[in-house]
Amino acid sequence: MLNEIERVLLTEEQLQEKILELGHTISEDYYDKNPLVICVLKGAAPFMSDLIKRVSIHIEMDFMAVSSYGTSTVSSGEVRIIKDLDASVEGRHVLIVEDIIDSGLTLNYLLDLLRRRKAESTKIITLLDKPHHRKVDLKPDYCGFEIPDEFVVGYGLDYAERYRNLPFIGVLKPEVYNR
Ligand SMILES: O=P(O)(O)OC[C@H]1O[C@H](OP(=O)(O)OP(=O)(O)O)[C@H](O)[C@@H]1O
Ligand SMILES: Nc1nc2[nH]cnc2c(=O)[nH]1
Repeated sequence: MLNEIERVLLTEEQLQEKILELGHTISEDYYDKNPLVICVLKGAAPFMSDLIKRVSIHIEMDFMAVSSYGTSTVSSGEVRIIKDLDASVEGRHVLIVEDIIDSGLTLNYLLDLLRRRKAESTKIITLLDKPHHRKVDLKPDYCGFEIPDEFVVGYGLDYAERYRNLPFIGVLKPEVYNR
């Protein structure tokens, strides 16, 4: 698997250092709010797992799985719920955890849904932001790294369901896409 990586964009150390910092910020900003922290499956699972261990206040966790139609490297923005939340968000301070924002269409859909379900507040934390292809006016409240407009894998992010288990963020060799 490692020989299919062209370049490492963010090392494991860089990711963990940033996550520690983000965990402190979330602990301060939400210290009296008992936030409901929602992981958007599958990509955000490693980030969620590492982030919550760096948060030192009470939180609750929930999971949602959505799928956006499109090709394997370009999303269409049509979002379908695969797994809904277990609990109500009404009156809750919700923090949505994402691995990456690209077009913004997935999060735009989720924010709208959670607001219609009467969440008290809705904020977004994303590990990566690719602002170049934004199709809606959406900015994360907390962001790990802004990255250039290239397709990345690792640390939850897949290509054709592979590479999610890499501990770093990298770029694949071009020949991988031609297989
Ligand atoms: O801003 P957007 O253009 O909407 O793209 C971002 C979304 O795409 C990825 O999920 P994907 O649909 O690939 O599902 P996965 O997390 O299960 O891999 C990522 O986890 C975000 O949810
Ligand atoms: N794996 C992966 N999924 C994405 N979804 C939107 N952008 C990306 C990306 O760069 N990599």
